Amino acid sequence: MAELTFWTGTMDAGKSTLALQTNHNHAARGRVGLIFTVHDRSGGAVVTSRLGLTHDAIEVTDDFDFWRHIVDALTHGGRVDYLICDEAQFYTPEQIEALAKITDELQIDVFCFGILTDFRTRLFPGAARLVELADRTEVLQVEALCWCGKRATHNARVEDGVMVTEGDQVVVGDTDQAPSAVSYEVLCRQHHRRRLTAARAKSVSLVPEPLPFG
Ligand SMILES: Nc1ncnc2c1ncn2[C@@H]1O[C@H](COP(=O)(O)OP(=O)(O)O)[C@@H](O)[C@H]1O
Ligand SMILES: Cc1cn([C@H]2C[C@H](O)[C@@H](COP(=O)(O)O)O2)c(=O)[nH]c1=O
Repeated sequence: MAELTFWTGTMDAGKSTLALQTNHNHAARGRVGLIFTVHDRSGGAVVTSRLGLTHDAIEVTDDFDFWRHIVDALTHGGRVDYLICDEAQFYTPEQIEALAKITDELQIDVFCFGILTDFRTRLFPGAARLVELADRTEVLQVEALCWCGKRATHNARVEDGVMVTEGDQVVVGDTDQAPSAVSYEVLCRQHHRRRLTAARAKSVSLVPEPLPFG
């Protein structure tokens, strides 16, 4: 029986790496797969892992029709055994429903990879639909860490050095330290709640203790 699986974790947890490893392992056994993504950090139709692996992909625009694409491929004599779907949080709920239909009706394994919640700690619509429909939702075992050392569970958006909790849900960006207007940082829940990023924690710890009078 084919399965719809959702692999999730914070940003920088290794999802794209796992997506490319999954593709490699299945392709190495002679299975034929298609790779999809949208809004990759590279700006192109490519799945990119921070470990350096990359693979061309089919871009999933909002009006992309998964069912039609796969049925067209099959009716033109193509073979499709599995789909790799990266950045699946950005897919529309209708696209996730089409992936479930492809799993059930065409017996094609669908492996989805994506973050669960946005910078406001709210579920992405695509991720919510995946949790509702997937045969399995798996959290990546590799732990991304908050600056305090605890497991990072939340994604913070940082604009010009300041953590923000308002703005558009979708803003493509990275977790690296390179200076850019918008970046992301993974935090534990407590430090996300307190808006205590690594930079802010450092600056607070550098403030001398107040003297115990007046
Ligand atoms: N220089 C490095 N050496 C070893 N591992 C690294 C290095 N850079 C990144 N990684 C690993 O890659 C992970 C990020 O992988 P990636 O697939 O890009 O994440 P995601 O798709 O979840 O955002 C990091 O959590 C870390 O484990
Ligand atoms: C939290 C959050 C993230 N994004 C964007 C930023 C990145 O481009 C992707 C996540 O990529 P990754 O491979 O998991 O690192 O999502 C966003 O648009 N909005 C958000 O709230």
